[in-house]
Amino acid sequence: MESQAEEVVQPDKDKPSSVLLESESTTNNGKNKPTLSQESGANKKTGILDKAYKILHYHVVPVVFILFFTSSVQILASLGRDEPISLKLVLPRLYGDLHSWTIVAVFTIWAIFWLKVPSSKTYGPETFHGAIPEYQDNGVLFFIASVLAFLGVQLYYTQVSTLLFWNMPWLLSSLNIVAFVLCFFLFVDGIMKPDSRTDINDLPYAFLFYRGVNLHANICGVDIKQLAVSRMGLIGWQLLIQAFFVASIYNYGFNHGVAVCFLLQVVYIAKFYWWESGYFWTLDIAFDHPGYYLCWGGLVFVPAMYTYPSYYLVLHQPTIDILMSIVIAIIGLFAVAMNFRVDYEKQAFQKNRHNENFQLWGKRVQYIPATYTDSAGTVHQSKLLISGCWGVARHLNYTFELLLALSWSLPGYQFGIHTFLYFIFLLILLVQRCFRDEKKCFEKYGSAYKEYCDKVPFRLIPYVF
Ligand SMILES: NC(=O)C1=CN([C@@H]2O[C@H](COP(=O)(O)OP(=O)(O)OC[C@H]3O[C@@H](n4cnc5c(N)ncnc54)[C@H](OP(=O)(O)O)[C@@H]3O)[C@@H](O)[C@H]2O)C=CC1
Ligand SMILES: CC(C)CCC[C@@H](C)[C@H]1CC[C@H]2C3=CC=C4C[C@@H](O)CC[C@]4(C)[C@H]3CC[C@]12C
Repeated sequence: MESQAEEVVQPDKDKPSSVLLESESTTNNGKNKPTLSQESGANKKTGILDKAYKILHYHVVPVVFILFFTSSVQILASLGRDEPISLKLVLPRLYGDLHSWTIVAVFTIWAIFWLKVPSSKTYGPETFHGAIPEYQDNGVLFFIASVLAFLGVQLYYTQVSTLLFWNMPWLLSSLNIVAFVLCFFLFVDGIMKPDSRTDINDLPYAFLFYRGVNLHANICGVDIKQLAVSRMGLIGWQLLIQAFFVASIYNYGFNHGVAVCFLLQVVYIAKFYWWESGYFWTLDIAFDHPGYYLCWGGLVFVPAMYTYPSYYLVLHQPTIDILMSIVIAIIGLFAVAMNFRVDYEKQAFQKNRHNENFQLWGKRVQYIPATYTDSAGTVHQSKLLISGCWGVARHLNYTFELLLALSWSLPGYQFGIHTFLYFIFLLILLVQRCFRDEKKCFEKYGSAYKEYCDKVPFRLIPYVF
């Protein structure tokens, strides 16, 4: 993928240099990174409210989130098969078992193998230290190989799908242990060898553990964010729903509602691998650090929460009628195509940024010229697209992402909230992400982003929000 940084222009002394993002600033040799106490002055939030916000943000939220989400995965595993939620049941499972450790070991080796085999490379945006992160660009091959290999296992060893389903609590425990070991290693390694010591000095350990210390980390040449999220997380999601689909057939035969739920997710995950190189330019990889949020999230939360609609349907047969299933499938396929389209329009526009005749929706593109200043003081010129999907709403890709998740939740509507839990989580995540992304863009582009918000006033749904 091409660099999204636009032309470099001479620093303009009269223009306020706007960009030092909160998340980026941690990699900035500490030159511009505000400490906790400096931040309060910079944010002009003084007094008790400011203190309370910081205590909440840096001390309370990380601890509460770690406790809440870590326990939530075992709760989900029990809930999905109508088991009582009791410590007596959960505690003996917390170390995993022979099956779960074997599965996790094979799965980890498989994912690492695909990150080590010779392949073309793709790159992420340059860091504040001037490094360009490199990623393995064999996502599509990895996806196809994983799906086929697991299909082979399912055909040869027919019990594997039901075994995976019944082993879920132990499997999640083993993944949980691997994820915590990894997070501790990254945390200690980061504290001992930080990108910049001043970046971490004022930050509480709980916050650093939750967020991660250094922006990019690799172990023996394996990029940890690519491994945890884009490889183990996403392929774990795919293989588990593949197992749950087959387990549901063993349980009550083929059901079109379950098939629609499964197929829509497969299309979505395949689409992700088709676009994987674009993922290295997103908030997660370019700005977020490998810590509990991303690593534990990718390794444990994705296999637990993202697969939950399919997990739940293994023991609960939907009775949705075939016409409804077809309508849901059509809406879901439309949503995934549109989600891809929105991301594609931005990517295509960025690639054609020097082409004034570039068209979207049959018209020459319109844009707002924007500039931003990097930490070295260099001013870059950029463009904010206001044509096509990016002129309809500021995060239309999220809207279709949500419509898609709603579609694959609908076949289980008769069971109440269960198959909608992922959709509810995603709704909260994406609404929060709208605000987070916009904060980042305001800091980066200043008045140009304000103009964009004026021209495109809605975030997700025109005239609603
Ligand atoms: N299932 C899940 O859990 C989740 C899925 N997703 C999906 O991942 C994909 C990527 O999402 P995400 O990374 O969050 O965000 P986006 O793909 O929406 O990218 C946001 C960035 O795009 C740039 N940008 C914003 N507006 C414009 C514009 N008008 N013109 C040009 N550039 C603009 C800005 O970055 P810049 O600095 O480059 O200008 C901004 O920070 C989406 O399909 C989303 O639905 C996302 C989150 C969770
Ligand atoms: C507190 C934690 C439990 C929260 C963990 C959150 C992470 C697991 C997820 C946060 C953002 C998610 C993703 C972003 C964008 C994506 C692109 C999409 O096409 C596929 C899914 C995903 C990779 C997705 C994966 C989970 C997160 C990293």
